[in-house]
Amino acid sequence: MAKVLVLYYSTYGHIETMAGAVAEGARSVPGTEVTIKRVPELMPPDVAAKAGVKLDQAAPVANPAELADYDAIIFGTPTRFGNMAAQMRNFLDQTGGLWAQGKLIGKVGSVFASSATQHGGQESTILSFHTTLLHQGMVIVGLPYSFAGQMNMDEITGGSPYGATTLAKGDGSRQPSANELDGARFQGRHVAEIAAKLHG
Ligand SMILES: Cc1cc2nc3c(=O)[nH]c(=O)nc-3n(C[C@H](O)[C@H](O)[C@H](O)COP(=O)(O)O)c2cc1C
Repeated sequence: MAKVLVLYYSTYGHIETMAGAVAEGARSVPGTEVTIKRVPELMPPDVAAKAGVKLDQAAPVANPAELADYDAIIFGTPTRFGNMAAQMRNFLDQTGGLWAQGKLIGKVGSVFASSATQHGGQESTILSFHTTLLHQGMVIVGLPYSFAGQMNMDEITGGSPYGATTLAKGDGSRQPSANELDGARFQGRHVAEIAAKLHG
């Protein structure tokens, strides 16, 4: 049985919603055990509350050591100036011990992201995230073009061969679209299928 962790950070809930769809896709592969967790918020609670951070997120908080317990980890992060959020970076920077012991080598790693705008850096966020996964020896999986929705030119939509994405709009008012959630489900299923082949 392959064990898949969906590990995310989300300030306003867009990536939280995408994480749910990724997990749904992974669960659709028979014999897959799927866990959703998030990384700790770093903003002090009073600052977070003033900033409108979505504090009521059901996913439990992960600890870095537990990454060793999974066969595949699908990471989700909002874009921050074209890179991953500091909360996710901080969490990953606590995985030096795992790196030293080679604990993540050969595990499947995959990334999904969210940005305010279409060209605001969601692809660079995913690709720069991959660097860390490669240092950990992970086998990177993206969102293949067999997910036809990423060829959709009839509407504004996220989704790239590097991973599923959503667009939140500058004020955060846009929610993940049906096509973007389909991409997230596809990525979850795809990762779970590969994890089953490698580790099942
Ligand atoms: C400090 C900061 C930097 C950001 N940088 C970018 C950026 O470079 N490009 C972009 O399109 N959106 C940027 N955003 C918007 C976030 O990516 C957006 O709020 C996020 O994708 C929403 O996802 P969430 O609800 O899961 O947090 C930034 C937001 C903050 C707070």
